[in-house]
Amino acid sequence: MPGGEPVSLLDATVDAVRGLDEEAAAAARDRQSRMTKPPGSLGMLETVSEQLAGLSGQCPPPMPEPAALAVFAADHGVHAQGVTPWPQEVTAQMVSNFLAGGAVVNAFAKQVGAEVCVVDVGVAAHLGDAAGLVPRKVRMGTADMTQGPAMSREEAVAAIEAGIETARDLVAAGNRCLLTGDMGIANTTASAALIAAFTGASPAQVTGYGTGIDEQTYAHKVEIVRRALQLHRPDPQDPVGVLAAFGGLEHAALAGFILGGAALRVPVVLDGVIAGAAALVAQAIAPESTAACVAGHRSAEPGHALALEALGIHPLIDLELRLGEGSGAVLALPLVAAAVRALREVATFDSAGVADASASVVSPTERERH
Ligand SMILES: Cc1cc2ncn([C@H]3O[C@H](COP(=O)(O)O)[C@@H](O)[C@H]3O)c2cc1C
Ligand SMILES: O=C(O)c1cccnc1
Repeated sequence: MPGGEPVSLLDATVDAVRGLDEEAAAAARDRQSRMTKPPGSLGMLETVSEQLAGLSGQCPPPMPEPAALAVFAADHGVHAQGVTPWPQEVTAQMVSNFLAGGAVVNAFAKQVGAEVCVVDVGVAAHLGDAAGLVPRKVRMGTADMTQGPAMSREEAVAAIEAGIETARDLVAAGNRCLLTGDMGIANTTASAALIAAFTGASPAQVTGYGTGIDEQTYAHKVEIVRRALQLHRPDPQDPVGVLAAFGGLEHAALAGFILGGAALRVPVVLDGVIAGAAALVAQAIAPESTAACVAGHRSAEPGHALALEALGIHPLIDLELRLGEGSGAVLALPLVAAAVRALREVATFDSAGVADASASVVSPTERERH
């Protein structure tokens, strides 16, 4: 636009986000009803297949393969408040572990054939040019949300755009399914604050035990979330402001990753409470972005169930996981793939000559006609 304001990557991405193509979703629903199985018998897998048809605008939709997991890593100033027993250095050490292939999520990703991409959006350590790391550091960790904003609005937008670009690059490389992952010691505290800000739930409802804390630390963690909410008085209509207040940089990048996947009409399989909090940010920025989201699992963190409820999506599995890294998203990938494969490959009553409940017998002559 000559002389006009340049359109930011975030604005252009938000503009491209649309809801599901109802015609393709309806075609998937119709095909599910004609497949050689009792109607509805594939439960949530039918819903997922209809969603992915609507997302791609095709029935059947493409297989969600290959799939890539992005692990966004960042540190949190609120760590100084003693909300987790783990030293902050573990974030950087785990980044090295992901790059070396030694973390839980590496083993799970290998099991399902997903690529692992590690993105530094705000680790509070100089990681240098570690082989394989995507260097997108916005700042050296956030500031403590109980003392002031975790970051500036500009930093929040920069981290969102790093996430959008990660989605764009992974899709340009041929990936047809994106999986969310996170690493950031103390990030269940930031997640709790974000979920409270968007759902209106109380600090006690959204705060969980994270990596594992005693009752005294838990009570203190709830109090820290309460103090941060009181200090910032977040406005859920201002998602960038909410992100700037509480962080973290990985939540911002994950929100961008979801928006980027939604704009490209590629499914985004969400992991646990960190992804759930980020999806609420994405939903507040672009409500239709939720159409691209599949909840991989429900984590043991209480805020996660509240986030999923507010997003209006149902988790595929519940294994009582409370790890993060993308572990639950990766484990759910074969279910998403199976949902699409069934729609693509299962015969219909007509094509297989199987009698359905309404037409008791399909005659051979009728069968020949199909
Ligand atoms: C060794 C280790 C590996 C992890 N992998 C994921 N997390 C998970 O735990 C952290 C959040 O929990 P909290 O808020 O209680 O600190 C995040 O880094 C998350 O990804 C890990 C945590 C640890 C310690
Ligand atoms: O829900 C999660 O993803 C989670 C829970 C505990 C610690 N880290 C992540």
